[in-house]
Amino acid sequence: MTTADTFTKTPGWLDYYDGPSRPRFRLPAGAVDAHCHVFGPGAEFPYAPERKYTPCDAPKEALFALRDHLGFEKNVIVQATCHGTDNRALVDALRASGGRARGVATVSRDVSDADLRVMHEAGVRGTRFNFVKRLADFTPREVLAEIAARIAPLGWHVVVYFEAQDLPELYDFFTTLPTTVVVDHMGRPDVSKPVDGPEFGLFVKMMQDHPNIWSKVSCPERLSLSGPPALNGEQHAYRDVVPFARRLVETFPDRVLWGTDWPHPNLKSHMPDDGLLVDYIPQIAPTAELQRKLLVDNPNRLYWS
Ligand SMILES: O=C(O)c1cc(C(=O)O)oc(=O)c1
Repeated sequence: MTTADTFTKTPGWLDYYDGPSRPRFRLPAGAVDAHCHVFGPGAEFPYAPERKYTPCDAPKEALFALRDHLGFEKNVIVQATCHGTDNRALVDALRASGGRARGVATVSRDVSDADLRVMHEAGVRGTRFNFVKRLADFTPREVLAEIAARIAPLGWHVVVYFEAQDLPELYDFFTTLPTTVVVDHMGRPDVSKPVDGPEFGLFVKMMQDHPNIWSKVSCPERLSLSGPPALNGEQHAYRDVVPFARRLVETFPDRVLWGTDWPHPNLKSHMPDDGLLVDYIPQIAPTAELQRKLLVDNPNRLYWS
């Protein structure tokens, strides 16, 4: 191709929040934003033909500026579905980070050992399996199992993204994976249901019975039904999500991670102020010790040791 690709954003696309506030909550030294993405830029790293949405560009420079503004030391950059299995934008960001970012890639079954090694050198430490139907096409379980077996010897883990109503059907697959398994966004609970009810209960039981399963307690802005949104200085945003995240942080303090989810793909109602999202953290991790585990110890153990 001789000219750079140009892309038109999905209609109604919300760009990331411009000019986020500086958090009131002081992050502990060494804090990691353990779930964020880079998008393109499309002219340099084209979006995948099989993508389900076309985002705004959200390049590494903007991510690193946000990291510094919010007070994080490091990032874990997760391959976004709009880049499919083309991990070039991710690897480019990891290389540019000076060791301050690790990554989670998405690979197909025909990835070569040489490709895996190159990604590992750049800082990739996991692969992501996506079961959210609006984001990714179906991949047979045996293909995913084969990929998991390929990446396990590298010491990588598997990140899974799914919705709570699909957990019963996915339970046996997740609980027989040979690696650490990290669940994105608490398995997307329906927060109108009780935190002690059977749906979230199944998720808690899965973590209880399987010490290799971790959860990100991220994305209240996606899960909240009643808000209030992290906008206009709101210090107690997304109150309906707090009991779910707090339950996981207090029950499994050594197996939880937190991330901004910047640049927040596919949000429809509003785009949160990332500074106020950081101010959400003490609602779900109320003590200094829980905060240190969530933000410093756990991500460093999983991604930098
Ligand atoms: O809920 C989503 O739309 C979403 C999408 C992606 C992605 O496209 O990779 O990642 C996320 O963490 C969340």
